[in-house]
Amino acid sequence: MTKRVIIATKNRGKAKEFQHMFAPYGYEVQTLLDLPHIEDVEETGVTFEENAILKAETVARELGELVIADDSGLAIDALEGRPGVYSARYAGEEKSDEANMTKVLEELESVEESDRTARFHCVLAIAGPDMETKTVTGSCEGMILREKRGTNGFGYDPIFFVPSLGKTMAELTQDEKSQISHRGHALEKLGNMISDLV
Ligand SMILES: O=c1nc[nH]c2c1ncn2[C@H]1C[C@H](O)[C@@H](COP(=O)(O)OP(=O)(O)OP(=O)(O)O)O1
Ligand SMILES: [Mg+2]
Repeated sequence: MTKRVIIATKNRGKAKEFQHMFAPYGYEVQTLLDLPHIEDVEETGVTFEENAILKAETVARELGELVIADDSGLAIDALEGRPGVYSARYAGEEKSDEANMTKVLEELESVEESDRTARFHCVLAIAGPDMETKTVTGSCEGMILREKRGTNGFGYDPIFFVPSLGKTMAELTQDEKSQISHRGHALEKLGNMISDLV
């Protein structure tokens, strides 16, 4: 029997990554894209952790089931950690990846190569009936390029260069990205917890 795990996300890029990462373990992933009657949770927190917990607990309460949520984003050193928690809405409420990348590239125009360091952060929260909500974190170091490269992935992937691989996140296969990404690292930590619960 296929086990089901619910991820409280409406982001197609994340949904695809979770489907890919859970498949080898025999889990079928469902997201809020498959459950359109669940309303979007307003992200009122000021940290990734607060927002991940908010999304996981709200949807877990509505469904009466175990739910995982992902809150993630990009922290750029030259921008004092921005866009950070506001990564999805950086260039406006319509949450456009293209507009967000354009805004970042413009803001970094006068910043030289050695100062273009950045990292992705991911907090996963797992919540459900009769359990205490738990969180795990993962991060991934990189540099912001001056132009986009690659067409895989989502979000800020085309401008996020991973020095150890000599490629942007958008030039990696799904397997390669999962091995080094903030999301992949966080999910590794959640691993044992999930097999006990789901
Ligand atoms: O691996 C990644 N590669 C590139 N960009 C990424 C990644 N991971 C997060 N990001 C960016 C996308 C978005 O601008 C923000 C997440 O915002 P975040 O609120 O967590 O997600 P979201 O609103 O798109 O979907 P939802 O809240 O329904 O899960 O960080
Ligand atoms: Mg969001």
